[in-house]
This record gives sequence, C-alpha cells and structure tokens, in this order.
Amino acid sequence: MTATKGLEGIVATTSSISSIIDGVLTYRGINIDELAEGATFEEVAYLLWYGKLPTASELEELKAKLSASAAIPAEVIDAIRLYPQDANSMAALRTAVSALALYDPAAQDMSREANVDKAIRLQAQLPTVIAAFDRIRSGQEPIAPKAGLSVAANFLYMLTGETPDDVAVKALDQALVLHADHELNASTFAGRVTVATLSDIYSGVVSAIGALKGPLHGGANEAVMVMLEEIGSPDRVESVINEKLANKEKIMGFGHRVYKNGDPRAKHLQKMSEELGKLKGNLDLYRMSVQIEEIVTGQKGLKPNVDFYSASVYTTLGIKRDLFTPIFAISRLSGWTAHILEQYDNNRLIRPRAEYTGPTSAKFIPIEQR
Ligand SMILES: CC(=O)SCCNC(=O)CCNC(=O)[C@H](O)C(C)(C)COP(=O)(O)OP(=O)(O)OC[C@H]1O[C@@H](n2cnc3c(N)ncnc32)[C@H](O)[C@@H]1OP(=O)(O)O
Ligand SMILES: O=C([O-])CC(=O)C(=O)O
Repeated sequence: MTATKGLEGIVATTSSISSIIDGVLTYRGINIDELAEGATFEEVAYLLWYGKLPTASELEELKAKLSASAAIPAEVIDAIRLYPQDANSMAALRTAVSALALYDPAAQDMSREANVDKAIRLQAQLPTVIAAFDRIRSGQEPIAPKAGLSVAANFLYMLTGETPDDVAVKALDQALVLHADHELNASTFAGRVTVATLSDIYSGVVSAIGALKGPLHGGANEAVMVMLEEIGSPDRVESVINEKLANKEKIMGFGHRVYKNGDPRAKHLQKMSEELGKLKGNLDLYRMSVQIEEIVTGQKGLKPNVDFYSASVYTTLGIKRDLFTPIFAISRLSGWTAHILEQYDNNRLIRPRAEYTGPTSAKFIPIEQR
C-alpha cells in the first residue's frame, strides 16, 4: 500500500453534479461561463439539487420556499448573542449551524424528502445567521429576512437594513453562482465523508464549514485581502510580492490542485472587480490585483484561483473582510447539500487505508520501568 500525499489524482467517488474536464468546469454538464452570464443563484441551486434547470414555476416555488424558511429560531439568535465579540466568523457559522440542528424537529429524519427540505432550509438560513452574527457583534439588533428578496439581496439587506442597489445584488449573485460547486473539493469531500456514516445533513454541513475555513481552501479569500491591505497601495506591489516570493511564502489566491492552466471562474471575478472599481471610482484594489497576477504568473507560472479577485469584489461592495469566507459558505451550501443527497442516494461508508510508517514490533514497557 502506497499513500498519495493529499490524495492527488485519486478518484474517490462517482458524481453527476459538477465536472472539471480539461480545465472546463460544468454544473450538471452546463459550462460555468454560460451559468455565470445567464443564471441566477437560485436557478443554479435548483440545478445542483434536482439535476435540471427549473421551469419558471419551479423556480418561483423554490424562491417561495427559500423566503418562507429564511428566519432562524430565536434560541439560535440568543445563542449568537453569547458568542465572544471577536469570535472567528467561520467558527461562529459552524457553531450556529450546529445549533440550528437542535431546533429542527426533522434534523434526524433521514427520508429523502426531509433531507431536500433541510437543504433548502439551510440555504435560506445561512445568510440570516451570518448577518445576525455580524450585527450582534457590532452592537446592533439583527434584521429579519424580507420576503420576496433573492438570497443575494436578502443577505445584503440583513447586513445593513437598507435595500441594496441592483449593481451590488447582481455582483453578489454572480459570485454565488461561481462558487456554488466544485467537484470533490476538500469541504465537499469532508461533508460526504461525514454523511457516508449515515450521520445527518447538519453534521455533514458542519464538517464542510470546518474544512472550508482553512486558508488553503475557502479561507484564502480573506487571506488575499489581508495581503492587499499589507501592500496598501499600487506602488508597493512589486517590492512586497517579490519579497514574499524570495521568502518562499505562498501567495494567497494563486495555484490550484486541479487547474494548472487557470481557474475558469477567475476571469469573471476579475471583470467584476474592474467594473465595480470603475463604478465606485476607485480602481486601486483592482490594479494592485492585476499587478500581483502579472508578477506571480510571470515568475512562478501560477494563475489566480476563484479566491483571488473575489477579495477586491467583496471589499468594493463594502463587505467586511472576515465575511468573505462565510459568503463562500452561503454559495457552497448548495453544492455541499447536493453532494450529501447524492451520497445518501448511493451510499457506502468512506473508509480508505493509511500506509503505516511507524515502528513495528515495539514492546510495551510498564510505566514504572519507563
Ligand atoms: C476555493 C479554493 O480552495 S482555491 C485554493 C485556495 N487556496 C489558496 O489560494 C492558497 C494558496 N495556494 C496553495 O496553497 C496551493 O496552490 C493549493 C493548496 C491551492 C494547491 O496545493 P497543491 O496542489 O498541494 O500544490 P502544492 O502546494 O504542492 O504546490 C506545487 C508547487 O507550487 C508552489 N505553490 C503552489 N501554490 C502557491 C502559491 N499560492 N504561492 C507560491 N507558491 C505556490 C508550491 O510551493 C509548490 O512548489 P514546490 O514544488 O517548489 O514545493
Ligand atoms: O476544488 C478545489 O480544490 C478548491 C476550489 O477551487 C473550490 O472548492 O472551489
């Protein structure tokens, strides 16, 4: 038995949800470029869960269900009030999703129907949880979700209490489309491993949130913003990035386990970053990002991944840095739950082997002789 470090190149499951073939990403066979330009996040979530694009009436039905389930139990809001004010936002989200399970009478119902309902409910509730956490830690009262708003619009509304403008809603919606699923990425795999023991959907999502949090995965979008803040202005890009490269530091938002010729989602976020910068009259973050890309791609051949330009996009939208990865979670929840449902539909315990590298034939020494 020989281990492959990081399971690189190992095919661990079959799946019909999303594919990356020759660098092309599809959701249910539809190219991500077409979805990014033409679909809303709700249509994409439907596509991931049900395997086909919704008709107009199916989409209306899904939106109505999302609207009807977006409120979170008062007990969960009360629990969020007890979190430390400086709690890590992904830790807070992980804890709150765990708490949601306690107040869902169907949490342990393993029927397919109940699990699809829970996927939709969680999709509706995640933005409410994150917005409530952000307001409570800022000394403000949480704002209840507003019926009739899209997932993107409702999230922005619940953060500020103001009706968001169309540009912001469209940009966030497109970002949600781009992040919704990505084959067997680390967080999706973590979720599938958890539910393959026939544990419940909440446990799978909690595992997935924990895996997304790390800076080698979803946490990279926040880390990109830390780097942009450290650089501070376009004239410092060259010196800071060259120093990082000379010190063999990783440049966050670059590289990918699967894409070696570029992440097809990055160009959409780059375009969005430029357009938003122009609209807001400040292209500094965009220009700094482009300069970083020129240096890192030029020197290391590494291309930006989905996390790189999302940092300037979200900052230009006025979103706090530590909400970037929770936003990734709002989007990826659709993919996680689609994979969890697929895992339940054709389940077998996921239990690989380890190549043992420890001592063999070691002897037990009684404690008094050690
Ligand atoms: C949504 C997402 O999860 S997208 C990924 C988000 N993560 C990041 O942006 C963090 C920065 N990137 C990375 O750490 C990596 O590229 C990962 C984790 C995404 C992929 O990792 P792996 O497939 O294991 O690639 P690995 O780490 O083996 O990299 C191969 C080589 O490229 C280098 N490399 C990879 N990414 C970077 C980077 N961002 N900056 C500098 N060097 C890098 C490695 O140091 C390694 O060099 P070496 O062969 O001289 O040791
Ligand atoms: O697939 C991966 O390894 C990481 C990634 O880009 C994602 O989850 O969107």
